[in-house]
Amino acid sequence: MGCDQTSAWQSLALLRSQQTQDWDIRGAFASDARRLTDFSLQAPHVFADLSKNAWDAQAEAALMALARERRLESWRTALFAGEAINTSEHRAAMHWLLRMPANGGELAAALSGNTALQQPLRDVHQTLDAMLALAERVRGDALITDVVNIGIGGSHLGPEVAVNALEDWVTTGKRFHFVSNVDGHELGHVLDKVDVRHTLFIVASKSFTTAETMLNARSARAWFMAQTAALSAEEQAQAVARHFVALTTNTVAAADFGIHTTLPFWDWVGGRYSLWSAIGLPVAIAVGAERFREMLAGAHAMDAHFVQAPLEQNLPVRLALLDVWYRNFMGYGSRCMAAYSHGLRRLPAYLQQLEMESNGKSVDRDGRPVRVQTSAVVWGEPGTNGQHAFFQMLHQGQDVVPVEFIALRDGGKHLGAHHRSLVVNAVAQAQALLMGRHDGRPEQHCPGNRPSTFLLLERLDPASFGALVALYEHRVFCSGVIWGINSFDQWGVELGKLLAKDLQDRIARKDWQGVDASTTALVRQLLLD
Ligand SMILES: O=P(O)(O)OC[C@H]1O[C@H](O)[C@H](O)[C@@H](O)[C@@H]1O
Repeated sequence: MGCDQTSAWQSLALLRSQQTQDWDIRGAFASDARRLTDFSLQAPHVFADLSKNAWDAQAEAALMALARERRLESWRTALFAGEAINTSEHRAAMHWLLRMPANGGELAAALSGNTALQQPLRDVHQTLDAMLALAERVRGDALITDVVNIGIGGSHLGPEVAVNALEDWVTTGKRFHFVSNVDGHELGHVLDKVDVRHTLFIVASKSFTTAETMLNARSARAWFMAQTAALSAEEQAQAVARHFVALTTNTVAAADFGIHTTLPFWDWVGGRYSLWSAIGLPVAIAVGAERFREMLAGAHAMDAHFVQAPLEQNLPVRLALLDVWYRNFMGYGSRCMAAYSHGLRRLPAYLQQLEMESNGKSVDRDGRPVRVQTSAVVWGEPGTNGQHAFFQMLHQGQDVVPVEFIALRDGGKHLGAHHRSLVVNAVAQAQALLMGRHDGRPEQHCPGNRPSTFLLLERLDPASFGALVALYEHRVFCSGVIWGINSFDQWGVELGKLLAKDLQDRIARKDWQGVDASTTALVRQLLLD
């Protein structure tokens, strides 16, 4: 049954149709003294103020009924039981196991009966220990000054957002470079800057077949060989072994490539959920083993909250239901991420993959069309930069875009005096979206009543960052369950890869039979004539 055929969906549609034009968040505050209390929540490391959103207790109760009718709790149990809920690829989705302490931590009791998890958990810790030991060796190796991560998508965005977010916690002088694009300028500029004797290349690819990563890795290796041409073949092979590491589920392909140090992970780790696996090596090199474990612990605390808190007090669930309310009943097509934190500057890119690759789908788990809208577009820039760019449209444009603010109470170690200005701006923007402006000339008029969520972290430390990312992972899972889609595959990505390969072959054959006129002309202009 599609989500729109549930009785809760019908109730929500009715509720929405009965909401009068003048239903106003400001009015809801005025008439309900408990609004802030009822619509705010402390989850591990993350406080959420949901009160400035366009909903009320009745709407949220109906959304909770929808969650129950869609059997969200059973799906959550299936997720944490390691069932193969990624049905199109016949795989489990056990990223949460990657951050579970060896003794099960806060979820020990909940999962104690599941013996099938014991071996994977042992494997996780064996690899984690090996990964952290390698990270510590690299940290202690003064000869390595530059770490180059070659990977794309989930093998790039997670480590990059984390290394940036935890920059206050970086305790090594090494430089980190992230090469993802197949555009040779990205790799070329990095190679121009590094010294072959002092560089560690990390080839990060779950599949070890992704075209962009493989081409970048081959070019890096060719550069390495050219730079070390004076060595004997044996010495060169030893040098490659010392300076190249692979992070992959495809250890055979990594060995074929000539890489001897490989940290494995498993097919039950989705690429965009892989930050916690060996893919996190650059993060561990940056912040050290202890801090990396703190990041895992923060994520695990959020896992336990997600598993154990009743739906009404469950932050990933409440945020997901708000997403569904906005997408399907209010008709909002996007959400703006406004993290008032330089450290979180890459969070929108990370969330674009996490949310849009997970839930940008049009068929349900059984291959039937989903008859309602699924993933919203996620976009944004860090505050205060966004204020001087697109916030104009958020305040006065004709489309309503819910905004998600993130702010830190403790701003960290740099220029503390700036922090007050930063957070004052965040709060003022949320206030301005809500209250609007009603004096002045017509062009100064801001309608207000524009929704926002405010997430507050004590500070951007490894544990808080881990909890924040796990919060988003579970939120995406919940909305995927409501919509009935498989959040863990990404078949849409395949078509472009197939066609790029086909065009490469056609260029060699000069065969344009059946190719549309525009595509043919573009290939000719770009590559042939
Ligand atoms: O880690 P890899 O196997 O190289 O995959 C890298 C990325 O490319 C794929 O095409 C998917 O769209 C992503 O989900 C994945 O993270």
